[in-house]
Amino acid sequence: MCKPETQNSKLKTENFQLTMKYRLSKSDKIIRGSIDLPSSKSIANRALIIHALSYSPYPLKNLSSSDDIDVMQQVLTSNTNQFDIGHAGTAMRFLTAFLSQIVGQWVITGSERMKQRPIHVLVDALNALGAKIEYMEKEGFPPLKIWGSHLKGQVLELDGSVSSQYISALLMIAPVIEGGLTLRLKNKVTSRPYIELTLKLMKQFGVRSVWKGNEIRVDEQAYQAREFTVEADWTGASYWYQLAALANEAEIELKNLRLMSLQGDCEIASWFKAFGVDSKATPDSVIITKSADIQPKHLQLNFIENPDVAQTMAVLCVLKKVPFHFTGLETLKIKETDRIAALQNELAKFGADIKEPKHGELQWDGTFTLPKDELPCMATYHDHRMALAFAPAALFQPIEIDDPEVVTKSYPHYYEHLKQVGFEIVPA
Ligand SMILES: O=C(O)C1=C[C@@H](OP(=O)(O)O)[C@@H](O)[C@H](O)C1
Ligand SMILES: C=C(OP(=O)(O)O)C(=O)O
Repeated sequence: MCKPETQNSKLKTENFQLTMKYRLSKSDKIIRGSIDLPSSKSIANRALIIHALSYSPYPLKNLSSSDDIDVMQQVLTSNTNQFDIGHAGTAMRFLTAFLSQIVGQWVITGSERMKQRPIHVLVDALNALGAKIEYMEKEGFPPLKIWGSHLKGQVLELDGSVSSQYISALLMIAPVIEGGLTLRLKNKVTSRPYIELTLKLMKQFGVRSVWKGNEIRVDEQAYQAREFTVEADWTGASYWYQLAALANEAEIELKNLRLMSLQGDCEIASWFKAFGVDSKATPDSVIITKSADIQPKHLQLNFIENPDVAQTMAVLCVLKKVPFHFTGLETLKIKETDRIAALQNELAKFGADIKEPKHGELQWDGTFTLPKDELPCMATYHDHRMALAFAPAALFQPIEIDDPEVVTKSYPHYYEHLKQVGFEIVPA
């Protein structure tokens, strides 16, 4: 196992039970291929909840077999009342709300990291609606004991700055609780496109909502069951955009991806134009090509709406030597790992000293001031996006990835796809 670098002491104390690593390399910088991307876990997990709330007899199509989608399906088809959702944040939050409106006693827990990811904003809201939820270990965090019951809607004030998943979780159950629900969002709302995604999907299943200013209103109403196909994952696509930007030549077909997507991360198609990557829609895919050898002199990006692609862009910038100032990263510390510290630690292995000038910001001046590792071994901190975002670095030099199978959380076939376009990947 490779040890996480020691720049940030918060991560030093974690216990990494890493079992294996992969060595990745590539003999040229040319990428051509057709990639069968996994389906969006955000869409799949919403569709599964809505499907259950509408007692739908119709199939949900193109559900990929990633851990976070699997666990949601297992819980929704289980005949026990105790659930372990592992590392899946959306499943934890969506199921807490879902179970609160089903009469019965439920226990929901997750991985050690899940027990450090806050949930009190959602629990307070559900308790105010008539559920009874208790913390079984630490106040404010999973595991939870839930006494589900008939919930009664009201006007709820909710902090929107911690996680949009609490808001999406409440919105999805809103039409089936007595009197519907009004949410008044306080503070700066994070990950807004994911809330919009929730409302758009609810609409596709027949539920109307109104979002005006900081208030979202959903009346009591019935979902309309229907057949539904999940589109490919734009966050998963970001690693292919990153690869195209890093390559000398690239032409990659990303199957089942839609340029006009429900997912907020489709925004990256415009970001990558500055790196010479063009996107073209076909009826059932997006084809990306490296059309020019260009890159920005400096990159300024705000990730408040797209937190999951922060790692993609940070690794890309360091490899392309593009100085950057990233803002809107406040929520990264409570994701699968503290992604701010993890990025600082791992990018230091390439010689880049990434600063955190303020809470929620990362900055790099484009110079390499730290000693470089000859064969950098990337620690992944139980975070799929660390492995997914660092693997493309193998286009520049051989690298190792620790605990590489973390990618199964959202993208189980990632290494097979990399091999398909010519990466050499061997156990190290
Ligand atoms: O609702 C969703 O599907 C998600 C919302 C975002 O979380 P936050 O709202 O906590 O930022 C995102 O990071 C996560 O991967 C998926
Ligand atoms: C933050 C993420 O997931 P979740 O919150 O669902 O665990 C992610 O996939 O980057």
